[in-house]
Amino acid sequence: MRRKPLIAGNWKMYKTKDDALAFIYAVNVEVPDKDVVESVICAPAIFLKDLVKREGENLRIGAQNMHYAEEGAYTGEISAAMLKSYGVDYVIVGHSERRAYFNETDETVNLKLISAVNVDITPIVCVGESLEIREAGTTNQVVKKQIEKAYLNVSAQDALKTVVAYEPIWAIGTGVTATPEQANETIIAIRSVIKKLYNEEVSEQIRILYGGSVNTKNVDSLLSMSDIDGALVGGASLDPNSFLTLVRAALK
Ligand SMILES: O=C[C@H](O)COP(=O)(O)O
Repeated sequence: MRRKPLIAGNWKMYKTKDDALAFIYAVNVEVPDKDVVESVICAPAIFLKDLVKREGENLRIGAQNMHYAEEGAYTGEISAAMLKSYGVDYVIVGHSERRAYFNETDETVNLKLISAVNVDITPIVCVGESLEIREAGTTNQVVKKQIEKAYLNVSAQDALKTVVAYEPIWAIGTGVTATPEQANETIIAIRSVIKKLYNEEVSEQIRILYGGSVNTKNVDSLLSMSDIDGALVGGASLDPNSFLTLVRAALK
């Protein structure tokens, strides 16, 4: 069964308001039918309201982070319910930059996943290994642990409402992409962990993206692999034409 592809741009901490709006106006009418390919832009929180207001029929807006609590005294934080109340449909959780610089842990990833699904926001759950781990040959064990911890106390029904992104840390922003075979192999390993945690239906239906130096030149070969259902893209999602090339690649 072919899963619906998803291309998500992660703008990280780039663009100003005018750049963000110009991007949306440029891509809105050009993105493919959302029933065929899901096209998502995960923008800095301050842009979300303006972008959701202007998103076209086929483009969806996501956040790059959220707090796991329903509400509370957490100065500077944003809850899943707040995102939902502004029409945000996706949220990235557990990105390696948040794990490295903002104390994101497997435990908070798990709580955020649960909190997002509870308000009907699709979490894009990031996992991936460092270069050291890849070289030590323990990638599958490390990623297995990340998945098991992220999905702790999550029902099969709720797991199906999530998307996984496999992002090897050594490939993020470095221009060094995992080969399609490497990416596919680890994604197949992730699917088998999910099958053990749940069942074959979940492991066959859940979408797993690849992320790490995806660009207009390597996207076709990555998306041609059996188990890669789309991409989480940083740098190459910043330019409207580049983003459109990536989402169109998912149509092939
Ligand atoms: O979330 C996106 C990833 O961090 C990949 O970023 P990149 O495409 O710039 O390597």
